[in-house]
Amino acid sequence: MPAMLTDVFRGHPIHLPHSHQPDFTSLRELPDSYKWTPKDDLLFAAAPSPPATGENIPLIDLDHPDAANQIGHACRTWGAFQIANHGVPLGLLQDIEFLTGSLFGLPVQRKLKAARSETGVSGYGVARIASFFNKKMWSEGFTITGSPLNDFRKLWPQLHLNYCDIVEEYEEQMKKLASKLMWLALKSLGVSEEDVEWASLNSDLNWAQAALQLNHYPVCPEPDRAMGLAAHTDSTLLTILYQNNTAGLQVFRDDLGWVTVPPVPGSLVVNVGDLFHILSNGLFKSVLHRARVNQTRARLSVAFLWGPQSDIKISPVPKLVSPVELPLYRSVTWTEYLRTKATHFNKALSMIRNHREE
Ligand SMILES: C=C1C[C@]23C[C@@]1(O)CC[C@H]2[C@@]12CCC[C@@](C)(C(=O)O1)[C@H]2[C@@H]3C(=O)O
Ligand SMILES: O=C(O)CCC(=O)C(=O)O
Ligand SMILES: [Fe+2]
Repeated sequence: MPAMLTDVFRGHPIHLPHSHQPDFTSLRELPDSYKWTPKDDLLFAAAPSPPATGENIPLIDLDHPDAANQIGHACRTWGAFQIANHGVPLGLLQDIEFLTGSLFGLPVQRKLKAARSETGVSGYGVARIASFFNKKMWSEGFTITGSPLNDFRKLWPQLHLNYCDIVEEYEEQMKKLASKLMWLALKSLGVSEEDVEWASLNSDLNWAQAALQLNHYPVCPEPDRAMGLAAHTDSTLLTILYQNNTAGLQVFRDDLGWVTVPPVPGSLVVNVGDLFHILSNGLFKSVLHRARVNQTRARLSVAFLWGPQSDIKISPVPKLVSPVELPLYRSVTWTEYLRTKATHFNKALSMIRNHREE
């Protein structure tokens, strides 16, 4: 039985000040601990130069006959794209948004009953990456790995079973979609299931596992100085993100700076994560992204963070490697990578990069 995602940080505690989680609604002014400057995040103010060109991540129709190539192109240039005609029922997207709003609308004391522990993955609290920054982020999160039953019972003593059903159905749909997207992207590189040993040996998605991250960015008195979720890449193969109708997600491109991803009703955002970057031998970019906040509207997002079972070693696909295209990374399991990321954050990829012998 492979180690589960739930256990990944056992023995790797991260101290996060959950108990100081503020009641955001009561703050009329932005406390100093939430005021970010370029010193707190080197890319904080990275503006496009020349200013905003109007370019944005592509919106891809999954029913389009050329969808695989469009996805491949987006993975190489942006590391992110939006999708329409993805097959996830609109009603389910509405249900997960309702659940997320209802969770974060609970009183702080109730939410803290399901607080994430220092060595745990699941539960309520600030995002794990908070430990790498001096300033606090204007957001709260809830992470689900495995069954949410125990946590949900504490949050909603009456309604927890209905909410568990929604999560189960959502994860089921997301799993199928994530796998479809990965194979479409790989197809654009001439890679099929037979070329990826662990996938061809384990049919029926038995090789996959995931976490669901619910995010809430409350209305903020001084949004220009605050940060919802600091710049990061995801440690996943792929992340599928649902955002409500409030903008806030931004992706970074070296040549464009921060680009806001506009919410398109009914569509989903897809991010290439670090493991897919490794698998593609660096051809696909793992996208640097962050979430900003605003003064008038609260924002909700739901990230489905998808990766392989913990015993599967991810390394560049042999078909993408040759005597001239050497493997850029050594092999790594998701668990090993998450632990490296928990210690080294944005240096994690370079820690597993192969260095060319001169
Ligand atoms: C599987 C995971 C990816 C994640 C760490 C985690 O164990 C569960 C939460 C995930 C999340 C969501 C918010 C952003 C992020 C960087 C974080 O702090 O927690 C990601 C982690 C990741 O992708 O590295
Ligand atoms: O809220 C968003 O748009 C981004 C969330 C995110 O990046 C994450 O949960 O990993
Ligand atoms: Fe993310």
